[in-house]
Amino acid sequence: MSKNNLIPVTVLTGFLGSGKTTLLNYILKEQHGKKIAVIENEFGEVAIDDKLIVVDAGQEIYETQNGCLCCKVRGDLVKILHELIESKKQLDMVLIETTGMADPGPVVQTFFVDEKVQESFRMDAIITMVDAKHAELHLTEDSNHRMEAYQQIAFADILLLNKIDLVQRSDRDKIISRIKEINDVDIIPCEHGHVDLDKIINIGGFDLDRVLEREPAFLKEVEEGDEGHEHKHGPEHKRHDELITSVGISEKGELDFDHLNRWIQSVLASLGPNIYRMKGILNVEGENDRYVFQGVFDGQQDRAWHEDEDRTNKLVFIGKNLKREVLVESFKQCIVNN
Ligand SMILES: Nc1nc2c(ncn2[C@@H]2O[C@H](COP(=O)(O)OP(=O)(O)OP(=O)(O)O)[C@@H](O)[C@H]2O)c(=O)[nH]1
Repeated sequence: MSKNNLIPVTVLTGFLGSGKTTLLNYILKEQHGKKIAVIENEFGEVAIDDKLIVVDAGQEIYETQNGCLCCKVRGDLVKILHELIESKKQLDMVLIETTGMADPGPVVQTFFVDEKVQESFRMDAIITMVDAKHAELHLTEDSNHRMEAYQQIAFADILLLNKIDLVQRSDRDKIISRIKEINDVDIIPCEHGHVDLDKIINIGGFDLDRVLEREPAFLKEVEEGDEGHEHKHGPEHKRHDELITSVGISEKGELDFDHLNRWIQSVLASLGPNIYRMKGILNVEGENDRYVFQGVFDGQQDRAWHEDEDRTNKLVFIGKNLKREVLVESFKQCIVNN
């Protein structure tokens, strides 16, 4: 296949909650009619994002297994890509959404080390989403996520500065110059990921030489054995595996809304800054619509449940020192007649 016939791959990366899924949905809607394979990787134990993505005919979602894409899941990614090749689906593009915690490096490596993958796909660009409101915080000295935030910015071929509705113009300019210090890349300010898609899709923005200039061992790391990621990652990565965990809850039953509200308040009060992200899809008593919450408890009614849809409540918490049993047991108390 000539290079022009290869299927372009766009990698979406960015910090937890920065707006990757929002952008993904926007792309899928705007690219209506195009055949797109979306590959989702979630750090959380219970997959939520796939249920928040709205696909059109010809658009499909694939999921890598639970876990951090940069460790054990790379094999999964190759498997999905091989399946796509074998299915001969004539895809227009592949979109990979990486979990908010991941360093995008290993995802990109996959496209340069597997021969079969290289014959069918080409890395088009890495889009990094940065949350204008929280970026400064992620990049500060004592942030637990500084390393990942740096990596994601450094890898970007194009950077979207999202959520600009939440910051003043002066703060926006400040964060733009901060990002430019890390990577002098094109920065597109936006709200809810609404950008001119011609500027981010099929742009041929990926430049392996640039990556190799920054990280000469970039491709070598993969070749040197896969038997344990600690060989390949520095102490920062190890720390991320050890401390940050995810607790997933999946429970049937209708929820008492007031009880649920009190529960979430008490979770926030007791765990507060240790929670990096929480999201869920809930079945509230007496409601025909799904209830979706993201981040702090700013829940909102979503679309109606489909007739044949399983109304299981699904929640995911990602954070430090989370106590699984306490979270699960206290959540169960919100279920009516439990
Ligand atoms: N105010 C504001 N909110 C936004 C914007 N973009 C996204 N959001 C909201 O931010 C929350 C997180 O957005 P997501 O798209 O789920 O973020 P994500 O990066 O996919 O999150 P993870 O997959 O958990 O890392 C959602 O409640 C969105 O509706 C924006 O430009 N402005």
